[in-house]
Amino acid sequence: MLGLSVMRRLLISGGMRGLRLQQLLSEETLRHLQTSPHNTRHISVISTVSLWPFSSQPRDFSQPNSSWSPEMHKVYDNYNALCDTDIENGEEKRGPWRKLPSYNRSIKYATGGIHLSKLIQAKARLFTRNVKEQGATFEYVVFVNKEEKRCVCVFQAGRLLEGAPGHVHGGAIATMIDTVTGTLAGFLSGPVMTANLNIDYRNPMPLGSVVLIHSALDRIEGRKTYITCKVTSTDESKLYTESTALFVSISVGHLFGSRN
Ligand SMILES: CCCCCCCC/C=C\CCCCCCCC(=O)SCCNC(=O)CCNC(=O)[C@H](O)C(C)(C)COP(=O)(O)OP(=O)(O)OC[C@H]1O[C@@H](n2cnc3c(N)ncnc32)[C@H](O)[C@@H]1OP(=O)(O)O
Repeated sequence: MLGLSVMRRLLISGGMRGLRLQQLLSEETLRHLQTSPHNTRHISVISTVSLWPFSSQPRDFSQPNSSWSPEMHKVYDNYNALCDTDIENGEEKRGPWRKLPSYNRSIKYATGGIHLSKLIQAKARLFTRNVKEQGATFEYVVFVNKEEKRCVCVFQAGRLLEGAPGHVHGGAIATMIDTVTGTLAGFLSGPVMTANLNIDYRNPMPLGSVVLIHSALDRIEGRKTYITCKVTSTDESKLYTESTALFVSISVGHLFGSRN
């Protein structure tokens, strides 16, 4: 959602950084960045500053780490295998599943963010990736299926997410639902913001649980993208939450105070 003008510049200039971005963004988002008239007025501003003052190889938090339980590893491996490339009749064939990378700064999806520094503190971090201790809070990986317009997130809830004794805080669950539904909406519709999020909590989720967050497109009506979401146990026998979310497409200007 952030730094779209900066992203556009990277896309125009191409190269390794652009490739990293293209791995993350859907064709819809890329098309928006490349064509939106809202983005053009920012280009001249950033063209005069040096880009990428931070690491050019930001850490991808969607990689397995030692805090992951055997169950987390197993489910991750299952979905990761669906992302493999098959060879059929000597031709490489990619399946519909992709693993999305995840960083701890929104601006790491784009560039150094000098242009955004008045809006976003240099110390800003993505909410779900702001605790350094592995496994303490949100451990998750999102896999997206473009053809079926849906995604699945494997989520392991850490001990610092406690709400009711021994169980995951409802706000932490809402955060993950917002993140996963928002990721899918952004993937399908380009830059969006959450307008409405409605959650029914059906069963308490024990701390340390590994769960699946299944998210799917319901419909798109003009600027509105409606997403449904269910959180289940990994064998899908237990239902933790059911939810719906509405995302509204925005222009970059929306984040800078102007309306569409
Ligand atoms: C390029 C991609 C880059 C990717 C990389 C970036 C890094 C990402 C990293 C990691 C991914 C993690 C992903 C996280 C995701 C989290 C997302 C959030 O949490 S966003 C924060 C919380 N949300 C807000 O703060 C919004 C605050 N609200 C607003 O700004 C506005 O109200 C907004 C944009 C929602 C709508 O405002 P208007 O002025 O643009 O549009 P109007 O005309 O009001 O509404 C448009 C249509 O939507 C309906 N609408 C609006 N709000 C509604 C509501 N609450 N309920 C029902 N309908 C609503 C309206 O009735 C209207 O419908 P009709 O076109 O007339 O049919």
